[in-house]
Amino acid sequence: MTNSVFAARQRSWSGVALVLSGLLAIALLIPSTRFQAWHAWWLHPVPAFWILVALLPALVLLVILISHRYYALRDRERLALLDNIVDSMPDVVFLKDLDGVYCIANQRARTGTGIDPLNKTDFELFEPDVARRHRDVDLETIRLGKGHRNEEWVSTRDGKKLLLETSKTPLYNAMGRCIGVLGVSRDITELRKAQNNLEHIAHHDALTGLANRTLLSKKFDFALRLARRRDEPLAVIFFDLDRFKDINDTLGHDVGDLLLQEVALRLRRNLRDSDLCARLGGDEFILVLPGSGEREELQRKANQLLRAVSRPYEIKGHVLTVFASAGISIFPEDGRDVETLIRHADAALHQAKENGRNGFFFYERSLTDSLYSRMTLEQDLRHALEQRQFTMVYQPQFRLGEARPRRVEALMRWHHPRRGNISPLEFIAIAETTGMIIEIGEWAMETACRQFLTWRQQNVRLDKIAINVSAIQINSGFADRVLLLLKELDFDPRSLELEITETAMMSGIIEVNRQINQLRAHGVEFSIDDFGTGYSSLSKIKSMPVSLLKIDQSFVRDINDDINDYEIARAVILMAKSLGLTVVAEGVENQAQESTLQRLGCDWVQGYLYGMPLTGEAFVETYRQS
Ligand SMILES: Nc1nc2c(ncn2[C@@H]2O[C@H](COP(=O)(O)O[C@H]3[C@@H](O)[C@H](n4cnc5c(=O)[nH]c(N)nc54)O[C@@H]3COP(=O)(O)O)[C@@H](O)[C@H]2O)c(=O)[nH]1
Repeated sequence: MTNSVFAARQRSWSGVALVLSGLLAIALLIPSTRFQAWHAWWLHPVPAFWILVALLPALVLLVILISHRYYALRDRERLALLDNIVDSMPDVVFLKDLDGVYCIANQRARTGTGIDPLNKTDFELFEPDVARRHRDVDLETIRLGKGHRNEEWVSTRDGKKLLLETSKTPLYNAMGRCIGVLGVSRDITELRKAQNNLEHIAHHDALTGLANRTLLSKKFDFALRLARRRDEPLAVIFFDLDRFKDINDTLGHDVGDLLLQEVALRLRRNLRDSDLCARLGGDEFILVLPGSGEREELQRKANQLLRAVSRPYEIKGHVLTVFASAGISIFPEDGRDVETLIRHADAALHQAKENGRNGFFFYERSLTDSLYSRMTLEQDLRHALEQRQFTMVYQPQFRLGEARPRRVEALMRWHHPRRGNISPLEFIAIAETTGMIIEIGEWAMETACRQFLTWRQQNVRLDKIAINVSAIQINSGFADRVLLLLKELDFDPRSLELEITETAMMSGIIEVNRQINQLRAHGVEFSIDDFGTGYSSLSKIKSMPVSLLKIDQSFVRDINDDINDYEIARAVILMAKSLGLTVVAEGVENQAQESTLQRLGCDWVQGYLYGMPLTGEAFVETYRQS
């Protein structure tokens, strides 16, 4: 870049002025020398005055010349400095004149694209359409007299693609006349990559690459507005893996993570490009299907997704099969905003899980009505223990044919101050999901054991007391806590039986088995409650660390009317006996059921036919030995 034209002009004007003043001095000297001898001319006042007059402009001009020279040198230095500064800028800096010719271009502009643009126009540097665009922007900048900023991808000579951010401003001379366009272009390729990366991280789930909650709500909101405008339906599927926690607990989080990635892939493959698929966290996925509202079509889609997810996975040498459940809500009938539609799909998902998992359920109004009551119940449950609203009742178990009970099952009751008695089926499930079961379960165990010891003193002789234990109570430390309690109460562990459900027993969680075996080593007996409802194959019984099976009352109820129930009860009794296990049939209500069970070889019974659950005091009154 150079600006020496101005300095050269100044220099030549100063030279002209010096020559002219010299000539003027000579012209004035010649006439004066006519009157004086040459050696005394300067003593004469008139010629000396004229000589001085003649030399004065020359002196003035000399001063001007020196000062111009000084300023020119200073300007040149400044320009050189400016050149250096502009050249060392990492951005491309250029000046194009009104004809679009590059008259200034810094080092970066000359080397950055591999072509020196000086004295060239864009039409000599770029493809015609690109050059036209640049020229149009320049002309527009000049016409409007204000800056312009744009971003553009350009190709370099070596084939690299660069994203340039260019700012252009009209440049004016001292007279206020526009002399061209000053431009600064910055390479923002890496910056944009970093921005895009950040944007991606902020909007996507790091594990699966699916949209996260933030992106979901943005896109879902947009899809919903579109559906509203077009008067089209839209479906939301809340998708959740069944018992994913067990996989994490038993095989580790590495396997769990890989499984989630594979599940995400399968879900995405079974959706249209226009569908949304997001992971909310854990094993929860939300799918949004714009344009879908037909139940039959959605049923097909849900089945397709469930089938895809339930195909076996091969992960780190493990062959895994997981199932999933789905809840579906539809716009507009089930909700008109994102939040409601997701909440309702979630409620439907819970229902699908309660219906036995590996299935789907469409949202119904009654689901959220019951959800509301569940929420208030959850709050009340938090205070129930401290406000002593729980009690225990006891139901006898008999060896068939005997009149005196040998065993007893402890069952919890909750008397709600406003809602009356609430079934354990309802509150135990809430206590389990909220984790409150741990505290409540410990209270139940202590109360039941104390009652058993009190009965002993009151002459009620029983071999064992059975207490229900939820799977999540059996965490690390469970066995130690139980043993400590028994020690504190001076309770013989051999008088204690713990009932856990088949699904908990079959969870395969190593910790559960460890805790059970620790307690069994001290003489505590374990039984499987509700056997037959957990779909485990009968052959698995022998691997379970139990000595007693309770046939679920749902099989006993119709044992004489439903051949399937009869066959299941028969097979369970046969198998259990061959393994040396005791079998207890629960829910026996009539003689016909008892006869069938007896014929099938069932030894033990429990049910209304023999005795209702009673309070501790009522139990003493009924079963005290004389
Ligand atoms: N984790 C814990 N679970 C508990 C505890 N207390 C109870 N429960 C579980 O709640 C479920 C429902 O229990 P409940 O309403 O008490 O019902 C039991 C009996 O009252 C009932 N029963 C008994 N005989 C009959 C009968 O002849 N007919 C009939 N319709 N019902 C009958 O069956 C239930 C027996 O329970 P179980 O043997 O455990 O299955 C239940 O699953 C309890 O386990 C607790 O403290 N902790």
